[in-house]
Amino acid sequence: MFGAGGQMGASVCRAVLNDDDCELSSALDPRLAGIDLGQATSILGTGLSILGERDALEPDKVDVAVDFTEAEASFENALFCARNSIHIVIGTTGLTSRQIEILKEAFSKSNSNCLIAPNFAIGAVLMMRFAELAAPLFETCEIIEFHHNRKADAPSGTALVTAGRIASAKNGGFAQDVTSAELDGARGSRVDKNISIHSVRMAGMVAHQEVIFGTTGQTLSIRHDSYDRNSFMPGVLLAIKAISERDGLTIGIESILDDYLGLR
Ligand SMILES: NC(=O)C1=CN([C@@H]2O[C@H](COP(=O)(O)OP(=O)(O)OC[C@H]3O[C@@H](n4cnc5c(N)ncnc54)[C@H](OP(=O)(O)O)[C@@H]3O)[C@@H](O)[C@H]2O)C=CC1
Ligand SMILES: O=C(O)C1=N[C@H](C(=O)O)C[C@H](O)C1
Repeated sequence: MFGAGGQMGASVCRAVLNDDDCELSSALDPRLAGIDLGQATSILGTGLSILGERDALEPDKVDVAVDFTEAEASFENALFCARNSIHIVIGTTGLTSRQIEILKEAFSKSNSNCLIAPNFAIGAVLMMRFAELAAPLFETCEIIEFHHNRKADAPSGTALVTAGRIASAKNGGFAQDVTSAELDGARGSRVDKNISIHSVRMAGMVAHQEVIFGTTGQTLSIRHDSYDRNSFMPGVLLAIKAISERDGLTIGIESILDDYLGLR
């Protein structure tokens, strides 16, 4: 587990330890190096000490790495995994398209595979799919995402991917709802095809997103709320178990859900 002491990393450690088909072999988090995993995550009795460096890992003892760190670390961790034939499931957001291209190339040549997903919650996956379905039928579109105030990136990875998918599903573009005067930033950030994204960061939030479509006399709001980081765990566990069968680089968990749940 890369980022074992983080909010997501600790939840993933717990989920893996509670899953009969998985074993937690190593936990990494540089700032917590040498500390007992239980001290950092309240998961008692694992007998694992947190490692500070990738090079302390024993590649032969790791089938799948999971990364919830930050973008630059996650990119380097993935390249390490490609070199050492370790499959990797990445939930970290903020990787650039160039970095993703490089990982695609690296994993096309590696014995191991990589999955990158901006959101492992089933409801968020469905929100993105429903938004794609609605896109061609409406004139305007705005995305509002709400997150806890410790989040490093804005907009969220989920909002960026949602906007990209909505834009691909929309011929031409959305109309621009013009105002005659506006305060800088008040209308959010405009991305592709006139879709606006607004990012709220607030204590009390976990991860929430609303996609709003408008047309004459009506709006459609598609909203997803993660109230708890456990919402991501079934998707993460599914990805851990499926990654060895997914050659090269996979983006999102949709194709895995297709196989397991027959979603499309
Ligand atoms: N795909 C999904 O479904 C989800 C994705 N996320 C994404 O996951 C990422 C992490 O989120 P969150 O857990 O809230 O963040 P946190 O800041 O709580 O956790 C990140 C952890 O990674 C550690 N870290 C930094 N660099 C390294 C490294 N090189 N090796 C190992 N550990 C490292 C950090 O240590 P330190 O504090 O010392 O820097 C920290 O403990 C974010 O990008 C977020 O957007 C979050 C939720 C769901
Ligand atoms: O940082 C978070 O918390 C989350 N990050 C991901 C994102 O950027 O989309 C997924 C989810 O929204 C939680």
